[in-house]
Amino acid sequence: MSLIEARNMSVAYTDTPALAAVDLSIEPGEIVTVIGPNGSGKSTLIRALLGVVAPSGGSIHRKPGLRIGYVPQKLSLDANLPLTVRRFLCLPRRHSAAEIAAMLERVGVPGLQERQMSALSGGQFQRVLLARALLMKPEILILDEATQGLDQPGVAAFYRLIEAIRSEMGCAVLMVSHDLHVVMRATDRVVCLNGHICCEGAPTVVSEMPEYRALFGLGTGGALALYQHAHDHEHDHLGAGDGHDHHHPHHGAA
Ligand SMILES: Nc1ncnc2c1ncn2[C@@H]1O[C@H](COP(=O)(O)OP(=O)(O)OP(=O)(O)O)[C@@H](O)[C@H]1O
Repeated sequence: MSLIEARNMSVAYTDTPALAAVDLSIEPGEIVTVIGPNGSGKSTLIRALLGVVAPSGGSIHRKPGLRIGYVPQKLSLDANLPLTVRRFLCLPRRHSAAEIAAMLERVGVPGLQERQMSALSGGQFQRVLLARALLMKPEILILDEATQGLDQPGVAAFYRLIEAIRSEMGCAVLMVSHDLHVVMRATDRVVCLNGHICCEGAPTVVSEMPEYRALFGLGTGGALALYQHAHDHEHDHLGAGDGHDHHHPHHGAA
């Protein structure tokens, strides 16, 4: 049985749908990565799957009682709010000191229990958010661009950790990412989004698909063109050399 299944789902905040005709199911234990340009509906898809926004069309089913661990893109905490890591990890549910210690160790930040949340580095903060999600013993872990603000080695290490955790805990993982070149290796299935699902499949298969190349593969060999690409729904002009002569500034990765 699928953990979550969307059928012909659309989501609209205004007259123009942010997402249309989405068919997607997440199976136990698989790692699914959602990629797409800015504004392509990635966060909207996550919100719909989490049940935070209702679909305006189609349907969405979650396995009854599904335990979801959610790692947000960011979380703003007032720097003056006294809140230790230990207390943060006990929201909304209490966990034993031993459980907390073990989980902090597992996500690579041992011994931070009594540290103030406001004193953590970006990388430590992300790992504490991950620890909090994992303490829910999720059947599915959902991450929305969870590596924003981390440097390149930090991003790679974070995905290696996610992969290891999936193997240990057997949870499914659904993540939104811009870090394509890193994610490609750590994912079972890629879903390419641009208001609708343009293409999906195993990373090696998807990376050869014309729809994928039209969105991500030009000029820089993929991954780096994400932020620069126009939101173009016509995928049939590949190779014609038109429409893709806009700038592709390098995006930090080698
Ligand atoms: N609360 C909202 N009200 C109205 N429109 C919204 C709202 N949230 C998102 N949108 C619109 O829906 C579309 C999809 O947005 P969404 O945030 O899902 O895209 P995204 O792929 O996650 O973008 P990014 O990569 O920039 O995070 C965009 O056109 C956006 O402007």
